[in-house]
Amino acid sequence: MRGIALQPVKTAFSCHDRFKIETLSIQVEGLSKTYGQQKAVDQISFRAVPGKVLGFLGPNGAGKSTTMRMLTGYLQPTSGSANLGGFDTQRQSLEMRRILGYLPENTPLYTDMYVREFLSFVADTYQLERSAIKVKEVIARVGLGDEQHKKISMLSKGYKQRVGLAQAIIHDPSILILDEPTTGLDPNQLTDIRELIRNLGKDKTVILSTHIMQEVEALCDQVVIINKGKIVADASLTELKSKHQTDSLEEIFRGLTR
Ligand SMILES: Nc1ncnc2c1ncn2[C@@H]1O[C@H](COP(=O)(O)OP(=O)(O)OP(=O)(O)O)[C@@H](O)[C@H]1O
Repeated sequence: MRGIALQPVKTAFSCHDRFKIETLSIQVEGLSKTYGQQKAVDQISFRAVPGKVLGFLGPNGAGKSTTMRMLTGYLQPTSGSANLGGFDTQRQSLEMRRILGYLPENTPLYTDMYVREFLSFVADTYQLERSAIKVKEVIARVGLGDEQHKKISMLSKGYKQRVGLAQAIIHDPSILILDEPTTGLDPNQLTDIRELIRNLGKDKTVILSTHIMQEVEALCDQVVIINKGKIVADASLTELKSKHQTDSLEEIFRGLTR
């Protein structure tokens, strides 16, 4: 049984594309989270579709991580709903987690485990077939070959981030939610990981949060900007620049979030 009904897609796509969009998109409807008196996330609605990377931006404290935690089923919304790939995040979180990869902010990792051991453990929790091969593949994909026999606690910040990414994609999820995925990476690592995310975004639905506007330019097709819990922009990068008559995303961001 699937969860809440998805709204019809109004664009001219083939039946196959339409099916893919309907089944693999993220749909957020009036989502809110209140902590005490504070509305951390206030009635937000947006949609993310496969084959496009959505940049989820906002100043510190705007509500990005809170939103991502609600989308991934780790936090109960105060009101509203979210549907990931046809699964309601509150009522069908177990089914949803099979198709979802999540990299939380400050990735919590089992730091006493070795890299390969940890990824084998994650593969086992998803009951993956050919898990040893999947572990080997994901290690190569995120560039952890030289670090795979180290304890996670011994890794540099950037390599820990790679382990976080590896655990998010090992089960080949169709939806990826990445909370500041490139934090702590050096310029070389940045290039590699952005390339990886760009490739993942070709057929998956990807939402990523970042404070780096260059990253948005390099990776994102769609941009949602949140400020004090409310959405203040939801458009393609091109539309946003044209509407605000500037090529500077930083300028647009500052104008909308001051
Ligand atoms: N568990 C909590 N209890 C009370 N307030 C919280 C809790 N978690 C978050 N908040 C508050 O909700 C607001 C949104 O926080 P959130 O972490 O979602 O912001 P963010 O956009 O991810 O910020 P940053 O860019 O700094 O990571 C902040 O004011 C924060 O202090």
